[in-house]
Amino acid sequence: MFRSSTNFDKLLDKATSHLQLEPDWPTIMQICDLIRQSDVQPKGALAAIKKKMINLNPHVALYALLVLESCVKNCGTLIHDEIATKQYMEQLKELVKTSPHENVRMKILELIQAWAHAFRHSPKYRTVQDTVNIMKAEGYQFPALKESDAMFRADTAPAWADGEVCHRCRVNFSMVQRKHHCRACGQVFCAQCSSKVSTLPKFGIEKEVRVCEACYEQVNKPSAI
Ligand SMILES: O=P(O)(O)O[C@@H]1[C@H](O)[C@H](OP(=O)(O)O)[C@@H](O)[C@H](O)[C@H]1O
Ligand SMILES: [Zn+2]
Ligand SMILES: [Zn+2]
Repeated sequence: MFRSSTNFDKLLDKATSHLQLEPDWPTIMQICDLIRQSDVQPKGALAAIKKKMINLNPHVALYALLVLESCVKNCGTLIHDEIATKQYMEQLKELVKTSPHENVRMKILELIQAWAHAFRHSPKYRTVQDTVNIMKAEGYQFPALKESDAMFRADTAPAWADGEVCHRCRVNFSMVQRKHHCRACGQVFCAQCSSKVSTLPKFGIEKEVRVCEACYEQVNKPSAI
């Protein structure tokens, strides 16, 4: 886990380097993959990205906002649960108030507005729309909404369920019978019921990860001719 977060930091430094003349999309997508594969925790990733967003160099700050935008578009609820909070919205609002760079301020307003639109049917992410409404009432001028900016990929790995028994064979977990999670369905299993591994291309997971018996069959069944 530690190695991956060092790798994450290296990729983030590269993607937000002030030497970049244009967005380094391959590196940005690698960053998203690390988050989607749970190689790096969303909270830690967002904290590192925020450090770059407050960088006084506008290029670094803007590239950091592109990384943030891509993470929200590609990492699903792992990231949505972290940014659609009062605390995170307050941080963004503070940055709009304090950033000396007009293009950084406008990019943040564009993102908050796009997320509010994308989350418009998700009551649990209501705080984003509330933030837009409050900021508009306080006189902030938001850019015109581009619907295309508010489209997210739906295919991200499911959040992990918890449980005291194996989802497949119902054995009780204990000090010796350890819990394991299938990355494809997110359910909790004993070692015997989740001993297989598989790539999960539909979730952008290219490395082999632990999956349960049922998901292994599902993912690896010969596709109908
Ligand atoms: O071995 P433990 O110390 O109990 O920790 C478990 C492992 O980290 C499992 O990882 P894995 O699914 O990759 O095995 C994870 O799925 C469980 O939720 C954890 O409880
Ligand atoms: Zn089992
Ligand atoms: Zn499964």
